[in-house]
Amino acid sequence: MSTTVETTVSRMPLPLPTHFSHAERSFSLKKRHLPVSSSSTSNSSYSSPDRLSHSLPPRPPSKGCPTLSRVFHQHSSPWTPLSHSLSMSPPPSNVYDPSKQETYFSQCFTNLGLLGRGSFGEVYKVQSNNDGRQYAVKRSAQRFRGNSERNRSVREARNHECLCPHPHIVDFVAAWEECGRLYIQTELCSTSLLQHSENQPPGPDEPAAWGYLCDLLSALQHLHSQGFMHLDIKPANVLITDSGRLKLGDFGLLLKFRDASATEVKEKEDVQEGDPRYMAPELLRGDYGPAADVFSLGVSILELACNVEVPNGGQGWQQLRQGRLPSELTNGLSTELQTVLQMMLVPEPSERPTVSELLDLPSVRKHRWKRHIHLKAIETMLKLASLCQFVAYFGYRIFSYFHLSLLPRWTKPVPSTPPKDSWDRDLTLPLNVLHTDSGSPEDDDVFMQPTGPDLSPTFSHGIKSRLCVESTSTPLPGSALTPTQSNLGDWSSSNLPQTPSSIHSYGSSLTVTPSASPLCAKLSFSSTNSSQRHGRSWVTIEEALPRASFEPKNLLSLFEDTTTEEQP
Ligand SMILES: Nc1ncnc2c1ncn2[C@@H]1O[C@H](COP(=O)(O)OP(=O)(O)OP(=O)(O)O)[C@@H](O)[C@H]1O
Repeated sequence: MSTTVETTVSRMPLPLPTHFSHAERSFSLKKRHLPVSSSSTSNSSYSSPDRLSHSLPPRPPSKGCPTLSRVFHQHSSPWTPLSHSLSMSPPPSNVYDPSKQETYFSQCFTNLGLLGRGSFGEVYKVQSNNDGRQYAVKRSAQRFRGNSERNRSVREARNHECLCPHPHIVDFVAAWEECGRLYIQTELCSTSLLQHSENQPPGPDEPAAWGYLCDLLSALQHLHSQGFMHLDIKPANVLITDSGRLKLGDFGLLLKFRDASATEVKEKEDVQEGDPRYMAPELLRGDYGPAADVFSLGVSILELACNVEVPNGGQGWQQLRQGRLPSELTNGLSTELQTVLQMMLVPEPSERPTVSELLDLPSVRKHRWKRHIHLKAIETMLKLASLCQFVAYFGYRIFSYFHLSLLPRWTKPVPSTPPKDSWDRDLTLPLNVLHTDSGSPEDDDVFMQPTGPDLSPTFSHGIKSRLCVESTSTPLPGSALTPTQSNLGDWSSSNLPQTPSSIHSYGSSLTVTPSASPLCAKLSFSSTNSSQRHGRSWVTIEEALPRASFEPKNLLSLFEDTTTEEQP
């Protein structure tokens, strides 16, 4: 009798998530990112209503009245470490001095630019002033408006920290709270899997999907073996490294199995639901378990393999939760992959294979082995490439040192173009300071959004090869330098990669002489850090003007300058 009732109930259509009543009703082609244009990568894509967690409306313009957190200061302490890593080994006092007015972020990092935005906050590429390495720092978008909001944010950091490191999990570094905002420092990746897949050509891509499946099954095996379930598996929460290795991130909904009974979960007021497009059907009944991750991974792989967007409601959503794969899409996939997907999308969680069972399937084992070899080969090549760069750079420095110091004094040295790698080095540094700190305790200026074209990690490549860099101390006559001005709009518009004659940005990043030639445009950069070191609020260009009007008669003096600079 009871079996009959259960069967009837399980066949009833699942309730639809009501808050998505206007959502798409079926599978649709993936929305592609338009080529990155002037304003940041994010803005255009975030305004699309179809992109749920990935796409948020832009933040409303500031109204006249101050936010609650400005009226009620909730945290007297300006900087509170939230991770054990930071409490146990805080940065040395020469890096972070709490008595200074600048924020912890300003003192410890150089902001290299915005990587992306999510519903929780903004993610920045930074360089640590402590160890010189690059990281990603996620900052909550809003100051906390209460304890529950704060607890929710802090949980993500704590959850992440308690996971043991794994090659397919984003490495946690540190977390802290400052001025009512949460900061999470993690390893730097290249982009998210969602963004990566949106940039792929249309059409199914089964080989890539097998690779994704293998990486994410490894990540889930690690999580589940430690007693955790992720509960928000989706391409937007997966990051991809330069070598193409996938790393699972965003542990805001991470839950221990033992905390997962329906009553306990409901009792936790602040437990959020994951993205309904990828949500397992049993979660709507409050049945939380690791099988939910298997289902969400199945939906994600289906989406990635067929290169479509999965529905967030309607018939398509219901059918997927009844174990019916859209044959018009999956027909193009191999039987092997179809079988695995079918198993992962079984509606009943108890009938779904566990991650370990999936990893034991012959088809998965075969692809996992291939994937392992592929990743190792790429990672080895990348390491070799960076080793070669390193050796070439030092080789050049040593060669130029001996070459110049051994030359007889009377020999006129042959003028040489500055080494390309020195351009790279020098220009990467200034681009690192696109957002410099204001020293304000509120820290907002550090994160000011330039209206620049592409602040992605690869942005600097666009201009590196054209400019030579120098920082000097004499203001440029006629260039109307304003130490406080930090608008990057001029240079960040489309003409930056061309002749940088109109680049002017002071107090924060870079200055280029007017009408400087591409060959010897003098670009100088400053940040608060560098300006403090130099004892001034901006750095400008010496000798730029003579070089701007480049004439044969002063060519010799230019070479002499170069030689003098090169002499040890
Ligand atoms: N470690 C990282 N390395 C490189 N890029 C990152 C990193 N972390 C995040 N990003 C970029 O920032 C974007 C937003 O990050 P993330 O998704 O973590 O924010 P979020 O607020 O938690 O988003 P949501 O809650 O909507 O999932 C990502 O899509 C990705 O492009």
